[in-house]
Amino acid sequence: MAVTAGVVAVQGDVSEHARAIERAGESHGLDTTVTEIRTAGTVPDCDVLLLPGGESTTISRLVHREGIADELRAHAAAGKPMLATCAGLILVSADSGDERVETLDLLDVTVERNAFGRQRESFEAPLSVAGLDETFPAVFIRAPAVESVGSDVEVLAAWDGRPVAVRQGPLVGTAFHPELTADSRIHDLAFFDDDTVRSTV
Ligand SMILES: NC(=O)CC[C@H](N)C(=O)O
Repeated sequence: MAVTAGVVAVQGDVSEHARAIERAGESHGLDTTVTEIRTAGTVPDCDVLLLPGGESTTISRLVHREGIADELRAHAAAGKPMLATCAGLILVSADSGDERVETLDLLDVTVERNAFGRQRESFEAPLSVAGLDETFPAVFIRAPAVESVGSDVEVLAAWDGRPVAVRQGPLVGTAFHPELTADSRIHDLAFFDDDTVRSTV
């Protein structure tokens, strides 16, 4: 089966995510093509979507300016899988506590940007994640924390008592960067199931 995965690439380096998606797809015997999204028109062709980390104020400004924001909303409304990491999680949240980030309100959580404190702005932690047998090596880089979750949101992992991986229907959000190790289990968990694209409808 052929799968088209889109990685929103308006800012930052997205190649690690592309490799992780390809690895996860291969483990299911799927022929996955990754396409980088910088302008409107590509998202409707994508079976799964990834919103990467970066600078959420910049990504927010660009996805709205380029007309990608509405396409992301339509993808989510169609029940297609989406993984939003770090700044991506901030973007899909209901509220980031920062008026410079126009959130998409796809995930019923509020977040706090840069929540883990200056002395620990970047760190790696062995994270227990619901659905994974062994801990995941989670890399946090000036990471947000989830402050509150709505009743439809499942907390998949927490660190320091705060949710750092959540799921709501087709959407998985992580405060950490799952693409920075060779471990593609988070991409796998978000996108694939039973050797096909995860279905939530
Ligand atoms: N690694 C990241 O994506 C950091 C997110 C960044 N601190 C922000 O608030 O946008």
